[in-house]
Order: sequence, then C-alpha cells, then structure tokens
Amino acid sequence: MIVNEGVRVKVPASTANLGPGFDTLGMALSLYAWIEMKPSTETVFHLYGDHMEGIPRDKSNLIYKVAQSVFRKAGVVVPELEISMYSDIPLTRGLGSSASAIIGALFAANCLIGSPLSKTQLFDMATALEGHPDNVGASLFGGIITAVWDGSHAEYLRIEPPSDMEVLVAIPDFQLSTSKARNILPESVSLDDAVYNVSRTSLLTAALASGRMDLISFAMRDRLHQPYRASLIPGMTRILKEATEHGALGAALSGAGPTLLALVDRRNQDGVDLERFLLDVLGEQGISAKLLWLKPCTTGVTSLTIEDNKSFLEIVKGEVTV
Ligand SMILES: Nc1ncnc2c1ncn2[C@@H]1O[C@H](COP(=O)(O)OP(=O)(O)OP(=O)(O)O)[C@@H](O)[C@H]1O
Ligand SMILES: N[C@@H](CCO)C(=O)O
Repeated sequence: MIVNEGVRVKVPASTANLGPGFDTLGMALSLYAWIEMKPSTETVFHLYGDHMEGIPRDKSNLIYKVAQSVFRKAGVVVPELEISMYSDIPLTRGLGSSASAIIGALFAANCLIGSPLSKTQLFDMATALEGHPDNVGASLFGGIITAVWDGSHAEYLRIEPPSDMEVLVAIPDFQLSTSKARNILPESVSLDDAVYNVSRTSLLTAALASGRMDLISFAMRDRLHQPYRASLIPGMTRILKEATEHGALGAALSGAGPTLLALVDRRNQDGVDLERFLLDVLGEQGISAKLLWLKPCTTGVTSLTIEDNKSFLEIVKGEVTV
C-alpha cells in the first residue's frame, strides 16, 4: 500500500442536540481545526493556537491513537508520525472539539494511506470512539445530520441548513467536560418526557429540512437533558426561555455545554439585542463569555492540497476567520 508523503485536512466544529435531539441531531459550524500528518522517523507534535493547553505531545495524544486505529484496520504499519494541529475550536465547551479531533485524525490517516476505508467505516469508527454520532457525523459530512447508532453501525441523513440561518454562540469562560455533563443525567425518564422530545425532535428536523424557521422556537424545547444540566450553567434556563423575545428563532445548550447557542434569521435580525441579552444574563451570574457569529458549515472534513513551499502555518493563517 502506498503511504503518501503528507496530508493536510480542515475539519469543522459542531453543535449537538439542537435542544431536543439528544445524541441524534448535529450541525457543523464555521469554526475550524487544521491537521497535518506525515510519516516520520520519530513521533513529534506541533500544536498551535490558543486551545491546545494540556493536550499531550506524545503517543497518548488522541490524534495519534485514532490514526493508529485506522492503520490497524487497514493492515498498514506507520508507527511514527509528525502531527501538526492548529485549532480555533475551544476545548470542553460544547463545540465538538473531541469530535473534530477524531474526525480530522481518522480522515487524515485514511488519506495518508490512499483512503482504503469508506466514509461509512470512518463514521462507525468515530461514533464508537465518541459514544454518540451527533458531533462526529456533523464534522464528517457537514450541514445538519440526523443519525442513529445501534452500537456498531451509524445510519444518518444529511439536511441542508436553511440558507439565511446563522448561529450566535456564547462561550462561557469555564470548561465543562462532556463526562461531567452526562453523569448528571437520570438513568430513565418518564413516557411523557420521552414523547415531549420525540415529537419536538421530529418537528424540528422537518422544520429545518423544509426551511420552516417559524416552527423552530416551538420545536426546539427539551426535557431530556437541558433541565438536568441547568445547575451546571447558571443563567441557562432564563436564556433558553427568553431568547426568542430578543430575536432568536430558538436557543439551546450546545452539546453538553457550557456554550449556549441561538439560531437567528439574519434577514430580519441584526442580533444586537440578542448579543446584549446573552452577555447580561450570564454577567448577572458572574460569568463572562465570548460571543461568536457562526454559519452552518455545509461541507464536512476536507483534504487540502499541499501547495509548493507553503508551510502548514502559512496555509492556516491564510484561512483563519475568527
Ligand atoms: N486536538 C486535540 N488533540 C487531542 N485531544 C483533544 C483535542 N481536542 C479535544 N481533545 C480531547 O477532547 C476533550 C474534550 O472533549 P469533550 O467531549 O469533553 O468536550 P467537547 O468535545 O469540546 O464538547 P462537546 O462534546 O460537548 O461538544 C479534551 O479535554 C481533550 O482530551
Ligand atoms: N449529545 C452529547 C453531545 C456532547 O458530546 C451530549 O449532549 O452529551
């Protein structure tokens, strides 16, 4: 099997759940990480950007381990790698940093050995690693995905996001690990709550697929995870309840949080009132937050051509938008 000299990939961040679609709905966002992977004589890491603090620079690194799982499955031996990464995706904030690292690593490693594995195989491997298909599906395929995981295989459909819909995220200045935000959830829920979410997830999916943005506020409500996670994100309950009064189509906790996300129709909203509302409510709780206007990202992970003489950082710096 041919092993390429090196590959560069660009992978989007993602938001999971979109309110009611717990562990099933995901949407790719216009916030990115870039990875370069090359065979090497010894394993080395070059990690750039403000979000790499604490990330290991040895073979315990997630990117390295995920790449090796691709080589094992394909029956190829590439034990030493030179890995460069630049990321604008904050860690443990609910914007799918782990999913983007997993998808970027799977895709880069597969490209490095001539792409023997299909995207379906990569999706199954990614979902097994992440535990749920929502973030990884969005980072792999782009757009909005609705996905089902049966424990060994993930099926999905991709939905083109409404073209005028933008996303305002408020990223609080504290981290919240997905495991902590999952441990707070109950083991079982009532039939009433299950029906509440099934019906809203169905309506939300159909509303997004058909561009019925007027239905989003009604559909984007949840009883399966947000109420239990509220104690971890002071101000969240008020934001979810009142964001539509300040111009949002709907609001949700992004993934496992703590980032809060509002969908906005930019044809009729400048978003200024919404920005102030989010910062004020979080500020009243003593939380400062960074606001970012993002767009749904319609393409998933992509490989970049390695241009003559351009270094990894030169390529990335030409692309960074935030
Ligand atoms: N580039 C990376 N390289 C290595 N490990 C990473 C990288 N990015 C993320 N991780 C790992 O993933 C962890 C964050 O995963 P976690 O699921 O808690 O949060 P998240 O993916 O940012 O949020 P969410 O899943 O709620 O959207 C980090 O603490 C780190 O261990
Ligand atoms: N669906 C997941 C996303 C975070 O990884 C959750 O809400 O826990």
